Amino acid sequence: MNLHEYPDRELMMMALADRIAAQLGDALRGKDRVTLCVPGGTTPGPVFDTLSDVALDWDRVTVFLSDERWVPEDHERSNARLVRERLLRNRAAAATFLSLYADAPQPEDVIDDLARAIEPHLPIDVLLLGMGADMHTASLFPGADRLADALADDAPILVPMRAPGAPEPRVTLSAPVLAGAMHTHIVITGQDKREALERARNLPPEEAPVAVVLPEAEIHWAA
Ligand SMILES: O=C(O)[C@H](O)[C@@H](O)[C@H](O)[C@H](O)COP(=O)(O)O
Repeated sequence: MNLHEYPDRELMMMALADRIAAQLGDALRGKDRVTLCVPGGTTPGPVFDTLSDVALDWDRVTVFLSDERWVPEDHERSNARLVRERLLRNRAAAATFLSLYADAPQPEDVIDDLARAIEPHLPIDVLLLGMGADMHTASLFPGADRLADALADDAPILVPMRAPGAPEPRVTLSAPVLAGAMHTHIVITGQDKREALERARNLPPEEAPVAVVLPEAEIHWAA
């Protein structure tokens, strides 16, 4: 396991933002457009703050989320809202954001259109993920209704997901899309997630979905 341990969270968030920026910069030297995929949730805000001020050709960067909660973008639980408020500002305001939410009652109503918008931007150049203490990543939750579909080798790009631990329907990138990223980082804090990560190493993805990205990922941890 490729684990980076940091003395504190602040240092970790800054070092991780630098690493992501360097990988985006390298990718931008090799092609016209690059893709950055980021998580929502409570952990990545400080990474976004630093990243938003980095000097990069942001107008050649496409940003989308690993997963979205099915709530309007002005909702306090919207991951798009987090990304707009914390990442797509300062220099990074020039990036193109592809939302995984559209104004429809259910994700199933629009999921094909959302996937069609993402497809030209795959594979992901730099992928940042979070992880829950239940070993979910993106919205690949243990016990979720369509987890098996999202883990399949021939899974579609996006899968609607409902899970006991998630208060609203979700849309998530599928396992093959996440596993196909060129560079993958997982950012976690706290002892409970560190222990969950250790457990996930020896469990199948059906029980520990984060296992689908562990072999390739750099893991960043601070207490
Ligand atoms: O919408 C979401 O919740 C995320 O994208 C999700 O996969 C997140 O990364 C983990 O749940 C960790 O969340 P925290 O960082 O809040 O613990």
